[in-house]
Amino acid sequence: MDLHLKAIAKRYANVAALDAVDLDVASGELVALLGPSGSGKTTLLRVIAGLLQPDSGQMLFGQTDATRLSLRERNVGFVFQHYALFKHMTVAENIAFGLRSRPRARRPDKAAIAARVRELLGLIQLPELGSRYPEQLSGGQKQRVALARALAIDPTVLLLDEPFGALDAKVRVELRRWLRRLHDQTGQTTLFVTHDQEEALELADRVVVLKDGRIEQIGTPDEIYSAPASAYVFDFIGRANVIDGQTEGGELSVDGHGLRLPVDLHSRSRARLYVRPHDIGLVGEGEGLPARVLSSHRLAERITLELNVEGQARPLELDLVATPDAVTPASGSLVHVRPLRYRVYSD
Ligand SMILES: Nc1ncnc2c1ncn2[C@@H]1O[C@H](COP(=O)(O)OP(=O)(O)OP(=O)(O)O)[C@@H](O)[C@H]1O
Repeated sequence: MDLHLKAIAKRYANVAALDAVDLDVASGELVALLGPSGSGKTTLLRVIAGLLQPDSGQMLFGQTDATRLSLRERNVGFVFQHYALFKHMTVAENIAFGLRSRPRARRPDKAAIAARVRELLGLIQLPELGSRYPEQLSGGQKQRVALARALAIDPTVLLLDEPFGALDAKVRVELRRWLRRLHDQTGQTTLFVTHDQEEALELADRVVVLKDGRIEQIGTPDEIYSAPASAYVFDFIGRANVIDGQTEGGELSVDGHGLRLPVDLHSRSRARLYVRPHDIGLVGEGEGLPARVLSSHRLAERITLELNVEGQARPLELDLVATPDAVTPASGSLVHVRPLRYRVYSD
């Protein structure tokens, strides 16, 4: 089912939790809603679910105007961060719950429900655990059961609100990869809320970056990472360096350092470059900015240098690929650096 939101707005007293949000989700897409705390992710998910009424705007599920439909009429599947399994029911009963509680006319018979539960237990790779109770499961297993329960009703759209947020880091990474494979199998239209940019970039077909109830950017993970639409998105997605300088004649220079870089800003006398740590290169004297090595850290696959450039507010981070014979410049030594790829924003 495809989904279309038009100018959806929701206010709480003096806070615009959602401010004219437009969003189109194609059938079968997995979309991540990404943003810091308070950016409106949960509000948006709850509005789509029908748990919360927007103040204005319109929402279409396919061709159907769903704006005023109830939660039940929308037939959405929902999974929250904290396991909401029914403690007194077995895993199988939990998964069957949505089908069993349908009005009689639309309720499948017992054999069909049992078959569906078996199918879903297979899909979540817990075929033997149908008769267990939630307290006999690990956190990750509980969330997989919660997902099976949400899928049991063949939802129009699956809504996941930080479903792995309460799990430890390693289980989280395993489960998000598993969820991606599951999604490829089921083709279920899915919206996934997270404040973790790594999770969003790894998991989603498209990422929606929210800020103060507004969409800052919508794009594929590659677009969001490689072409952030604003300084906010650049900063939020991955590590960011900033280099301040003066502009003249379409070039940026940094006081007294002879660095000249083309920038597409003609009306400003000052500009700020945004640069990823792997997009800064070590160059010869006279080809870039002199920088003092403050520290270096060697991780498995990379070396990160922290550098001080005179006149810049923040130290720069530069990543080098840690090949076996790579030589790490010593702390205190002087190097020369040059941004290889960078972005400049006019806001
Ligand atoms: N019931 C409420 N009453 C008043 N203000 C609210 C209410 N629910 C949310 N808000 C406000 O609306 C804004 C958006 O909140 P929302 O929960 O959607 O953000 P979020 O991005 O999901 O944050 P988090 O990651 O912390 O869950 C915030 O400023 C929040 O304080």
